[in-house]
Parts: sequence; C-alpha cells; structure tokens
Amino acid sequence: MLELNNVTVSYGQHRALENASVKVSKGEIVVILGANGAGKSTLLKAASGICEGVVAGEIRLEGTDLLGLPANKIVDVGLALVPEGRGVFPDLSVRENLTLGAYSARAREDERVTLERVFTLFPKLSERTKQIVGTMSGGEQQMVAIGRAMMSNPTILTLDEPSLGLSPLLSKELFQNLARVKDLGIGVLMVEQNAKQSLAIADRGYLIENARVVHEDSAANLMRDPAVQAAYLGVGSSEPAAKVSATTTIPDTGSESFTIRPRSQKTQSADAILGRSVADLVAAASSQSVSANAQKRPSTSHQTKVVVPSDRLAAALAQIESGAINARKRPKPQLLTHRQSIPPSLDRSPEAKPCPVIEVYRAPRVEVYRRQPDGNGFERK
Ligand SMILES: Nc1ncnc2c1ncn2[C@@H]1O[C@H](COP(=O)(O)OP(=O)(O)OP(=O)(O)O)[C@@H](O)[C@H]1O
Repeated sequence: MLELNNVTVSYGQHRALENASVKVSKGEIVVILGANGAGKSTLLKAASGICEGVVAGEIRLEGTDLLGLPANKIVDVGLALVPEGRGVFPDLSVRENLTLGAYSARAREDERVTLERVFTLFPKLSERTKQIVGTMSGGEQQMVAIGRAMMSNPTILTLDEPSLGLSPLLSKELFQNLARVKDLGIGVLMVEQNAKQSLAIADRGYLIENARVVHEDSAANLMRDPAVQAAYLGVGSSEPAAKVSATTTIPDTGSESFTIRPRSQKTQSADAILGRSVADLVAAASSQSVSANAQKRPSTSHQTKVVVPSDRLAAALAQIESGAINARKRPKPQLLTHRQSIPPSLDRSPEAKPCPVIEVYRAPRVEVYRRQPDGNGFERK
C-alpha cells in the first residue's frame, strides 16, 4: 500500500500542498481531482521523489519510508510515475523505450516476462516494436509511456493527467487499459481532468482544493455528489453559478466547510465592460458575490463559512489597479550607459540598491543514456 500522511510541500514561501493524506492499495484505482494549481501534480511528484520543493510528512510504500529517497531508489521500491506529457524518448523505438523502463534493479531480472506482460496489455506495441515513438499518435505514445512505467514492475503506478491531449475515443481506450492494469493487482493513482471517465473506472477519489485534500469518497459516491457533478462532471452547467454551488463537508475534522466552484461562471462580453473603470467593476463583482453567497445553502451549526470580506477584496484590487497605473506611468527603458549596466549586486556606489532574491526550483538532475555500439541496449553516461 502507498500511504501519504500529512504531506506538506513548499516552493519557497508558497505552500503547494498542506497536510495531504492519501492511500492507495494494490489492485485499486484512485483518482485525484482538483482545479488547476490545486497541488495535484505536486502530490505525485512528492511521492516519486522528483519534487523540486521541500517535502515534509510521511510517505510510505509497503512500509518503506520513501521520503528523502532518490527517485531511482523509489522506482526500486515499486513506485512508477507516468509524468504529464508522457516523457517518452521520441527518437527511440518502442522496444528501446520499453527496455529503458526496466533499468531498475527490481525489474532487470524479470525483464523478458514483464515485456510479455506489457505486450499482452498493449498488443499494438508488440506489432510496432521498431517504430520510432515520435512518429506514433498521441494515444500510442501514451501506451508506450504506461508500458515503460510497467516495465519497472511497479506495485503502484502513478499517472499525471494521462488523458491530456487524447481524443474522447482514445481516452476511453486509455481508461480501459488502466482498468486492466488494476486487474494485474497493481494499484493505480492518477491525477485527471477527465472526471467522468476516470471516476467510471476508479474505486475511490480525492478532491484537492487550494493545496488541501477537502474530500474523499468512493468513486460511485463522488459521481452522485451534486457538488462534484457541478464542478467536475459538467452537470447543471447551464444553470446560473449561484444555483449550482454546493457545500461539502470535510469528514469529521469538524470545523470548516468548503465550496466547490463550478467551472461555469456568468461572464460578460468585453463590449459590456468597455469603458467602465476598474473600481466600478470591482464594486459590481463584489455585490454579485454577496448576492450569490446569500443564495447558497445555509450552513449547519458546526460549519464555518470562509468568506473573503468584500472590502478586503476591493482594497486588494485597488492596490493592483494603482500598481498597474504606476507601471504605465513609468518612463520607457533607455539605452543603458556603461555605468547603469553594472548589476546592482556588483555596484558598490552609495546609491546602489540590493538585488531582489528570486527563488528558482529545479529538478535535481538529468540522466543521459548512450546507445551501446552493438545497438542492443543502453548504458548510463
Ligand atoms: N517548481 C515549482 N516552483 C515554484 N512553484 C511551483 C513549482 N511547481 C509547482 N508550483 C506551484 O505549486 C502550485 C501547485 O502546482 P501543481 O503543478 O501541483 O498544480 P496542479 O494541481 O497539478 O495543477 P494543473 O492541473 O494545472 O497541472 C501552483 O501554484 C504552482 O504554480
């Protein structure tokens, strides 16, 4: 079983994940749903040891502590990741891509058996072993990516938005294939935007909002939940936003309620707002949000609504507006003289200002493989 307990991830000052707890058993499909930037990919990256941020909490696979282990060791323990964008080697053949997946110690011995298993799962790949992957369709490349991850003989397979960029038909095929991966006894943890198809094959699901796991339930219950339907399944999206909002309670932690915002929002055309001042638009937006809040389901006694006061919102937006006005007023950049072009950090003159500190997070390293001269395999450079 893969267990994440109270996992928190920070990129500098930014908390991308806060006290997230997620479990996946062998032979189970678990889906993670959430809006863009909620922290879904961060959760998968933290589990796989490739997160650029600082990870705290507990991550265990079959009792082994994964936190702090390098990514290749995590693959050895039995966790494989199919990253967003697939990460296949487009210039290599199907067989070469798959062979690279069996690099981990746990996979090398059984490489032949695992390859057969992948070919049984994706018969198309066995017919195309020599095809260069970059020439394949998106759906076929996704099969290669999943096949390659399967070659590491994982206990748990994690996938970041596997249906991204696939047609509805190919997505359907992909999810059917994942259901077959589950039948092999492998646990599947996936982040997906396609809530409908992923919940249809999943056993359980988690909702992540603003870096927190806010709800967890069986896939069947999630599909029936009106809030999930409105936010992720597009049910009732023709209704006005205020009517389709719903409130779901975090089980038993007893303090907060959260609101899943449906994707459909009332929008105005550019013509309708042309010529109106920002202050005017802010006032209109805050009065709309007040009336929308008034129509929402009343809270029960043990729930607390988190509401941003409209005066704070207006103040923040006014600050943004004045910043934008100041930026517009700023003089256009001039050609720099030699003296001006000295970076502030090196400029020792009394009027020099300190350089701003910008934090940049990068993946720790890139591994490069070289094809062996006989063409039969690869070696790490
Ligand atoms: N390397 C990084 N450095 C700094 N901030 C990051 C980094 N990676 C992600 N973030 C920030 O962390 C937050 C969560 O990002 P994450 O990619 O986990 O979101 P997500 O839920 O997967 O979104 P999406 O569905 O758009 O992929 C975002 O605000 C993002 O900007």
